[in-house]
Amino acid sequence: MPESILVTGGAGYIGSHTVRLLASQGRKIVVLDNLVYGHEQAIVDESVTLMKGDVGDRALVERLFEEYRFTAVVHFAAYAYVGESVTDPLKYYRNNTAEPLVLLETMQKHGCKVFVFSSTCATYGVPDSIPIVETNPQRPINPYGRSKLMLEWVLADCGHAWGLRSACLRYFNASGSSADGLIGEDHDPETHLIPRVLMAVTGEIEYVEVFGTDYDTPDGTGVRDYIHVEDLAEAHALALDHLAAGGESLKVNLGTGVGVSVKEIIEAVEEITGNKVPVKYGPRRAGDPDKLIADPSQAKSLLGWEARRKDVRDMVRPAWAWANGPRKGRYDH
Ligand SMILES: NC(=O)c1ccc[n+]([C@@H]2O[C@H](COP(=O)([O-])OP(=O)(O)OC[C@H]3O[C@@H](n4cnc5c(N)ncnc54)[C@H](O)[C@@H]3O)[C@@H](O)[C@H]2O)c1
Ligand SMILES: O=c1ccn([C@@H]2O[C@H](COP(=O)(O)OP(=O)(O)O[C@H]3O[C@H](CO)[C@@H](O)[C@H](O)[C@H]3O)[C@@H](O)[C@H]2O)c(=O)[nH]1
Repeated sequence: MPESILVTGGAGYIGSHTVRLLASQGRKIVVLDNLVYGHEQAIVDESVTLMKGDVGDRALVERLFEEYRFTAVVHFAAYAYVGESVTDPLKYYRNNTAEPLVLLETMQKHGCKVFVFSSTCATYGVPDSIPIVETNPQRPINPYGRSKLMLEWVLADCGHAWGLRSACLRYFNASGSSADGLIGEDHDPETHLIPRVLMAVTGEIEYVEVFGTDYDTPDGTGVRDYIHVEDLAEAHALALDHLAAGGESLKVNLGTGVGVSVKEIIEAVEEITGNKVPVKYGPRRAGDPDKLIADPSQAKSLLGWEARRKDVRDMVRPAWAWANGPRKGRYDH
């Protein structure tokens, strides 16, 4: 019998790329997504069942467990706008921390003990040292990061209490899109750097604002570790296999180990698109650390996972193809 996996938030950006990979491996996938930010069209495999609904809807989650007898849950569903989490923290604690408790209670009731969780490098806050290893102190500096860290703690406690085995995958900056251009990144509003730089090229926005030029980095702009969304997807498949085989809970960084500045992203976009990017230099964005770079070696030793693409141009190229593809970077067009 194929594995039966519940993927929450599977109609979103990272979730939809992961769903495609998992379905292509012959796993039965049921997506639970309320479509607040997700897109029905991002589910392209006919074998995948999409259920529109909320992770906190106990009756619906119970019904799904009754019907599909899930062997594992992959949990992407969350809100992820750092700025909004500062002005409306309860929205984040409710959706990212409280609602998943309903899911975990249902898993406990049904004896489902495998959970793969979308955590984030935002749980580290401003790191003491670079590259960031998993034992770096976790001191998030905004409610979004805290809402995610709390769920990491919940998972550890459920592990001790009833044998839940979890993989906390701490993503760095997800980027890129599927190689065939069929699915991609479509957030509304879009706040992420690479799509915004591309929007400045296509004229969808007048210019891209560079948030801060006085950081303690080689060129003064913020440095991040951009990881291809299809590389992230592979890590989920490996984490599921590890846990299904009886492997222990783990917490791993998912990044390339390469730091790229905002200016370098703009240069890569200019090289790939052949267009000058209209840029405006502005002040720092509140709550942005100067640099976040992963040490991804633990993911390699525990899961055998390593980023296939490490050159940021390999992330910008598919994002540009998606922005120019039949959907022009938007599912609803
Ligand atoms: N994008 C990144 O760079 C990044 C980095 C680190 C961590 N993450 C985490 O990865 C996950 C996926 O991120 P993404 O960029 O794909 O975001 P996304 O917004 O594209 O996807 C999240 C999906 O979850 C759904 N959702 C939200 N709350 C829900 C709920 N209560 N019930 C059902 N569905 C719900 C949304 O409709 C959306 O489809 C999130 O948990 C995010 O915090 C993202
Ligand atoms: O218009 C923009 C947008 C971003 N930036 C800068 O670009 C870098 C990357 O920013 P962004 O793409 O917004 O990603 P992050 O703020 O690093 O956050 C993302 O990556 C985190 C992990 O690093 C996740 O937890 C978050 O959910 C996700 O939004 C940062 O230095 C920003 O200051 C700009 O200069 N101008």
